[in-house]
Amino acid sequence: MEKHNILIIGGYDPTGGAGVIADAKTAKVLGVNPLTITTSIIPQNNKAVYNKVDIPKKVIKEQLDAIFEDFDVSIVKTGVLNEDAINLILKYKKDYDFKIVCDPVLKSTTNYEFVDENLLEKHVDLFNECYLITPNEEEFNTIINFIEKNNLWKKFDKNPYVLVTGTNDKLITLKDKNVIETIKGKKIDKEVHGTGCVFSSAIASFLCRGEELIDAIKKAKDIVLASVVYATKTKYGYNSNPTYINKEKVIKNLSYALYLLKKINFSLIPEVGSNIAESLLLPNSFKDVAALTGRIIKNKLGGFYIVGDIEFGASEHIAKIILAAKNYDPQIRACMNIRYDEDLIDVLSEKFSISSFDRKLEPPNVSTMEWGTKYACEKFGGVPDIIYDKGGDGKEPMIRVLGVDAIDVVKKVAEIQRIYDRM
Ligand SMILES: Nc1ncnc2c1ncn2[C@@H]1O[C@H](COP(=O)(O)OP(=O)(O)O)[C@@H](O)[C@H]1O
Ligand SMILES: Cc1ncc(COP(=O)(O)O)c(N)n1
Repeated sequence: MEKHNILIIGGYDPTGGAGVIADAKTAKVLGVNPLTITTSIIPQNNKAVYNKVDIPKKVIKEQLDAIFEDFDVSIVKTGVLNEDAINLILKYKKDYDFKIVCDPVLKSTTNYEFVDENLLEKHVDLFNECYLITPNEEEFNTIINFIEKNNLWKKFDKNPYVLVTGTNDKLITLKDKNVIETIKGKKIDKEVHGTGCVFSSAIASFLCRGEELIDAIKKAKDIVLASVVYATKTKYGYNSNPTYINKEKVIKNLSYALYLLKKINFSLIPEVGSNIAESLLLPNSFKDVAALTGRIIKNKLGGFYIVGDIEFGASEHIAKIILAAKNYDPQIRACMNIRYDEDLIDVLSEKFSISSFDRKLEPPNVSTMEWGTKYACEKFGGVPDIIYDKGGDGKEPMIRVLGVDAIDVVKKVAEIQRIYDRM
């Protein structure tokens, strides 16, 4: 398949949390080839933006000439711009057929103003040539007020799409502003640097891959949510970390986890059999969780069979554990149940974080797994590596191993098996 090229034109953030580096990381994660042109060097971190040094017009032009001489470009995504960059983009727009996705970065999260009134008026010329503009709520209001106050609607002979971003994002068209679609989001309690860049470059990347606009926005929403969940902590904040967890990735992880399981002499199989499950990010129901349709069961030779296929919706039991755990740590997306052994639990506490619940304390009319997982996580103050219970009437005691994905879980199970074998 011919590689899709996206041309990213924006500012350089040395931390890579925003700007052309964040955009390129996003495009790369989405399988699109990121071509990048830097318009300004912006020394900054999660504490502040310290400067903005514009690249000379001649050098911006040389970067554009070099790119268009050698590459076909279907989408241009813009971030922090200056007047020279806008003039050059408008000039190239006349000669080349590319769509523009413009993220109008008026100021940074740390309140550094990137755009004054002169440059904002120049942005209005660019907006008319855009396919999609992605201001956050505050930027949108600033732009509309500026156009109204300076009577600039006469500059628009086109009616670009605008995605007004926030926890929920609203897709409208600039001139008639009727809401075409509202895309709902899940707010994570974190202030992450560069989410606007990641979101707009993810939309641009999905468009570059041929997705329709609304599908591109919905898929990009999952990317930016993941970039927040997996954001890297720094002294003064969090850097966005574009991450793509889709059904294909979950199935691949589970397949490789089962491949690894076969490499160990896994014998800690409960009477009811084991299952292993991994979910999409922030699963809403067991349908967002993949597992074996059958079980991992003991065979007569001390080994085990893996019965069934990997399917989404295949497990309710293990799924309920993951669905409960996500509320304590959204990065925990996988779990596997193995056989309980009292002596083993004592030894495991040297290497693993452990919590438990007692079925005798279970309130009436609750899902045991949901209640038990919540109880154990509350007691632990997060999600431990292991949650066990000693069983109850007709219920086998059980150890449940949790991790960030199925591969992480099987690596923990392998270590538990090694410890058990040495007992
Ligand atoms: N803490 C967060 N939790 C979930 N989504 C977030 C979070 N921060 C930003 N986003 C999403 O990232 C996108 C861009 O964020 P927004 O704050 O609107 O833009 P900007 O970062 O440019 O101010 C929006 O779709 C928003 O929902
Ligand atoms: C080079 C560059 N581009 C974009 C932003 C906006 O990112 P944020 O809104 O997180 O400050 C930035 N700070 N730096």
